[in-house]
Amino acid sequence: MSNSTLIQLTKFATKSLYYEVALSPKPGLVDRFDNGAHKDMDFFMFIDSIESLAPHFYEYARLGFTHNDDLASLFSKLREEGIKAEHDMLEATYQVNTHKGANFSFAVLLGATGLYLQNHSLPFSFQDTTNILSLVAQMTHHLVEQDFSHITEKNKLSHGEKLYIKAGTLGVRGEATQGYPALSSLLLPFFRKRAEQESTEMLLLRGLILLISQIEDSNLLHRGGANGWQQVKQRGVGIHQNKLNELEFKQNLTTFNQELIEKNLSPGGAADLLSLGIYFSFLEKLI
Ligand SMILES: CC(C)(COP(=O)(O)OP(=O)(O)OC[C@H]1O[C@@H](n2cnc3c(N)ncnc32)[C@H](O)[C@@H]1O)[C@@H](O)C(=O)NCCC(=O)NCCS
Ligand SMILES: Nc1ncnc2c1ncn2[C@@H]1O[C@H](COP(=O)(O)OP(=O)(O)OP(=O)(O)O)[C@@H](O)[C@H]1O
Repeated sequence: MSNSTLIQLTKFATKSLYYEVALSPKPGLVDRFDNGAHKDMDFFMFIDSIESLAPHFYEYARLGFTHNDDLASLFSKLREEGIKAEHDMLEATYQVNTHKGANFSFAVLLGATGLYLQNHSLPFSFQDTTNILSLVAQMTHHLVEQDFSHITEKNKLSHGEKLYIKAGTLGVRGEATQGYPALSSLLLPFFRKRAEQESTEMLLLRGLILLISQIEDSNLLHRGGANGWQQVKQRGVGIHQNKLNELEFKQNLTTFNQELIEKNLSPGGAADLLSLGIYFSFLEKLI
């Protein structure tokens, strides 16, 4: 793989974050029209955040591509770079968490993609994507144990750590250790089936609602508890199953957005997973 392929991977990852935030209307999330249920961030802050992460995305891919040791040591290198990235992101956003989950996931996915491209080439087939996700599962199999075994001794806990103590919720770490089943079994099969029939905008909006209707979103859990999460999920199921045309679908999203603003709920986990799905859609040339 040449430097131009590393640049291409970086572009795919940054573009996927731009696509996600530009997509409108979205329920509870920041988009071009409004800030959803977020009072501390807006569309322009997401642009600043994405630009602060881009050089680190290149580094994640490079670390994978130049790695010649075991997967555990690749994960350590990616996390070290990930901490620097998170720091730069927080500096760019005046300490607002715009892309913490997405940064973590892109670290492991770009690292795994770089490693895989030592012996393979673009574009990807369905099987290449499956192989990358399996590498991520192997790379992170120790993550839950490593991150959660000593949390009761910590003074300041993150939302994810609090949810783990309260209910055993694994959040983004659970997705990673299982090789992102929300992508392999849910979003990507949907994209592969529907990509040719839908505009990019409709495909991605429908994909977001599909995710909301099924995943365990730790952002909804920490803001709304199990009840809030279940209510949003059921609303997602209703919209997903209604076979709505484009206009009806967008009208439903606008109403859903108003409801989530009133309840102060935001499906940030689903938004992150959508970005990751967009990244693989570029690699597989689906969009
Ligand atoms: C693992 C991370 C994301 C921290 O998680 P934390 O416990 O703070 O938060 P939490 O579990 O709530 O999730 C964080 C984000 O993941 C996303 N998310 C939530 N649910 C899901 C889900 N089901 N699937 C995917 N993403 C999700 C959301 O955007 C959320 O904001 C990461 O920041 C981290 O590793 N932090 C430790 C410091 C570090 O090593 N940083 C460098 C990262 S490589
Ligand atoms: N378009 C988007 N709009 C809003 N959030 C998004 C969007 N895309 C992804 N997210 C994710 O949602 C998360 C923000 O959610 P939230 O504001 O609940 O987190 P927090 O800052 O950790 O918690 P809180 O503000 O409730 O204390 C970010 O980590 C981000 O990755």
